Amino acid sequence: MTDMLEITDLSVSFPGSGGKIPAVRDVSLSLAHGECLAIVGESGCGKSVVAQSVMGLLPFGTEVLGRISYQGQDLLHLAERELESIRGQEIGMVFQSPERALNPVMKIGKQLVMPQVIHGLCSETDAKLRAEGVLRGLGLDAGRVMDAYPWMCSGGMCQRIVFAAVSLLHPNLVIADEPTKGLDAANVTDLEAMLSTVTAGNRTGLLLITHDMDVASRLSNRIAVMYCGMIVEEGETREVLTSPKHPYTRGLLGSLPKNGFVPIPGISPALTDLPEGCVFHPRCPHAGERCRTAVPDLKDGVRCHKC
Ligand SMILES: Nc1ncnc2c1ncn2[C@@H]1O[C@H](COP(=O)(O)OP(=O)(O)OP(=O)(O)O)[C@@H](O)[C@H]1O
Ligand code: NI
Repeated sequence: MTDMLEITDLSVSFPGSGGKIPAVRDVSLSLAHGECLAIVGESGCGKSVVAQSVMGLLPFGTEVLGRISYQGQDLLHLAERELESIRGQEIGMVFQSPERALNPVMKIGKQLVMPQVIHGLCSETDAKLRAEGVLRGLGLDAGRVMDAYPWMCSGGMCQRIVFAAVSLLHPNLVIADEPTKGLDAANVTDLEAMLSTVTAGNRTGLLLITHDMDVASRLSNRIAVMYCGMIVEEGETREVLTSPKHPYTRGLLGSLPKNGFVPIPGISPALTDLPEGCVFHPRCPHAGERCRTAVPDLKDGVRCHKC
């Protein structure tokens, strides 16, 4: 089966007062139907920019190089109108702060019914029945929720409603950017259960962006670890988490509370002042001469001269 989403050599730079800001460099990733790929890494490493590139939501003036192929179409070269019809229906999005994904002055019922009708999925009557069915399936009082405004609902409820809105359109691909951030433990469990239904049936792919390794480990089949805009390691989730190869991945896992809370020495460099050679070398305990001068290729899922 060919991959539904194939990102090849994606580089994204923002214009900055002191020169270009290279937020993403040479990222290649692919995702098949029924698969969940998690992108992990610390704040600012470029995870959301990868997601925004796929959705065509980067600000005007951003330099984007490479190719993003979705079902054989190059998303980077589609007209806005074509992109709009893919976004929402074929590619669904779940973000942190579900409240912001919902229109505060429109009843939830209308927000769940209208997109189905606009995308030509069914009649308004059927759309209402489908929406009520999905809400009930998520454990909500469908009648009350349909008639409510988003601000009348709790954060956990809103996250379910956003999830209902996404799943009602039967997307091929769901992109979830930090969907569990800010939720309490019970709501995280609920949301994980919802997200795990996305890939069931092998129809839909899930691109999960998170800095929570536990969420990534429970939901994803494959994991890509980013550092300073680059993928430093990529592979089967279990393999990467149980035998990490790249020194950064090992450091990241070692810094988790359950693994002893050992911080990686040093700090991430500014994107406008990246080191020569391997971007991790100033913090790497194994760095040698070559690491200081040559950027390693991503080989067998690891971008390191020493692995
Ligand atoms: N519109 C923009 N203009 C300039 N710089 C930007 C813009 N959007 C993102 N960046 C920069 O690009 C880098 C990557 O940002 P991104 O949001 O992808 O990080 P992230 O990995 O998602 O982090 P977090 O976990 O905090 O969400 C950051 O340094 C950020 O400041
Ligand atoms: Ni982000």
